[in-house]
Amino acid sequence: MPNPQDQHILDALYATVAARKGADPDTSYTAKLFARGTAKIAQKVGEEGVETVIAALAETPDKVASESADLLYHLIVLWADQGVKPQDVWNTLAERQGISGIAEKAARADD
Ligand SMILES: N=c1c2ncn([C@@H]3O[C@H](COP(=O)(O)OP(=O)(O)OP(=O)(O)O)[C@@H](O)[C@H]3O)c2ncn1[C@@H]1O[C@H](COP(=O)(O)O)[C@@H](O)[C@H]1O
Repeated sequence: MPNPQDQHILDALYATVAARKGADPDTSYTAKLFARGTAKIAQKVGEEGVETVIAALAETPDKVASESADLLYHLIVLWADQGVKPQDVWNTLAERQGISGIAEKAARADD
């Protein structure tokens, strides 16, 4: 079990999730999702995204936090399903650091 102080919690969660590939779907929710396939995993990401939006519009900040945790967990299952490593995402975010979203959009030729 990684020490949360040595590793970002999302990296630790990814390691746990990836290790569930091929595990028993009767004892692991993650293994059950992998067994149900990409379409089901992607659907869950969409559902949890919508639930996060609903929490923001009609519920409490605590509920937004809890729905966000569900969303991040299901997104990480989707990364593992797709062979995307957390570091790939961190690298993309790091490359964008310091670049305004408005300036980036203005620089896009086809938008
Ligand atoms: N972070 C999570 C996590 N967040 C949410 N969930 C589960 O996600 C499910 C979402 O519930 P829903 O009602 O939306 O889903 P559902 O009814 O089962 O699915 P459908 O009806 O949509 O098919 C619940 O069963 C939650 O327990 C999670 N399940 C697991 N984890 C992490 O993954 C680790 C491994 O879990 P297992 O694979 O179950 O061992 C755990 O130790 C946790 O760290």
